[in-house]
Amino acid sequence: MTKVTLAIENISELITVAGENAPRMGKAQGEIEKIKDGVVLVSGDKILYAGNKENAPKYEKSDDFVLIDGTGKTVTPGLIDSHTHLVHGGSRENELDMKLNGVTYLEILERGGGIMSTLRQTKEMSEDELFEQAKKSVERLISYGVTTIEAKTGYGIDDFDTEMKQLNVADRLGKELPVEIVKTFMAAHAIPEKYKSNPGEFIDIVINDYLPKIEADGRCKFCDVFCEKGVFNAEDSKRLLEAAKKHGLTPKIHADEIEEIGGTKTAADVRAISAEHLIKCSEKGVDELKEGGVIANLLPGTSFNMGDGIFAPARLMIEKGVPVAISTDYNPGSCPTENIQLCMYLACLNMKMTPAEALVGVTINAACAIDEQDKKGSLMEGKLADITIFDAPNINYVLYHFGVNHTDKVIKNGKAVYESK
Ligand SMILES: N=CN[C@@H](CCC(=O)O)C(=O)O
Ligand SMILES: [Zn+2]
Repeated sequence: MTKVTLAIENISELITVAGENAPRMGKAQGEIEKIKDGVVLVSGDKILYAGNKENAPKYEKSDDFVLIDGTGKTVTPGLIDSHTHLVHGGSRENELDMKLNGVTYLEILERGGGIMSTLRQTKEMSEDELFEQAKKSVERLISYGVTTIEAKTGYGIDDFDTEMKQLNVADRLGKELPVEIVKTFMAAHAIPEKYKSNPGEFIDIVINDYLPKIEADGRCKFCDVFCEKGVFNAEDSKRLLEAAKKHGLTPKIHADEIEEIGGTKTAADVRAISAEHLIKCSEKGVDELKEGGVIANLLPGTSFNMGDGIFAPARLMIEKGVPVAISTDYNPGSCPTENIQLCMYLACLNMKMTPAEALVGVTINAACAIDEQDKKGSLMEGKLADITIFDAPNINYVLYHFGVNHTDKVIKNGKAVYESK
């Protein structure tokens, strides 16, 4: 008999998100079973059983067996933050006054602030300093219930050494902290000064010089691009993402964040795994995502922090059968927060998603957005034992009582890695 190393019993609300290892779309995005008096059994780093008490198998305990009482608790798959700009230097609180005075995100960028300011700060910091800064964010993300983080480069752009520095830090974070970091190459995050009048020339450099190096390096799984007015157009974004595929990277795209300039069509054309932001996505854009089988990775914390009250059309996406993932977009500019529970609540409040849809957005759909669905995103036999335990009787309570951290414990690969004080 397989020995159980960890058991969670008497769970008030267990949400396994069990089902196919595929994106949930349409009605299925919100159809999750809520089990009362649930049980989760773990053996080593894998789930042995997650379900109701009646069907739970009798088990033998390992010598180091741990029992957790789930009374009054909600238990879900470990949350997955599938879009962050985790590794960066410094911060940008100096932009708050400008923003409050009506200076827009793109205007700040045009003035040499915004992403350009983080580029300078990231270049100046050593790998160790960047590690110490990002470590705090990872610890915060874990405390909010996150067990896997996608992290993008993109604060080096034409300074390839800084891109690599970000990658090294992301890699080290995954090795030294109890979290998995999935890496995305995003040198095409802003136009370098010397290519201002010809961004396509920079894209050529990324294609011909950087992508072969990134492929040889082997640590990035995805390639992303900021397809936006004043940044990279749809044509250059498409060229880059097509080339990235030839180098073994799966395409992702920041699209329709500020203006709709054809990012969703590009996403569909290149068969991107996900398109990010989509704040200004039109009905045509939603149709393109659907046709292309693209996951909409929505970032409501960013909309909230932009302060203009405009959010991605999540309801239309769900109605039209586009799977929706939710992420923090944690970065020093447009969304400086690691609070994924707040982002889930904003998805409910401002995009009219149900708590169940939001939970699917940070579990199985987020796992699909980073191609980790075979091992993560639901609590099912054989999957990794990545589990979040909330000190709340049900998931609706977690979101309703907003702005505070409800995490009680986080289990990563079968081991408790966070416990609230
Ligand atoms: N919009 C592009 N990139 C980030 C913001 C990066 C920054 O402002 O530093 C985003 O996804 O929101
Ligand atoms: Zn982003």
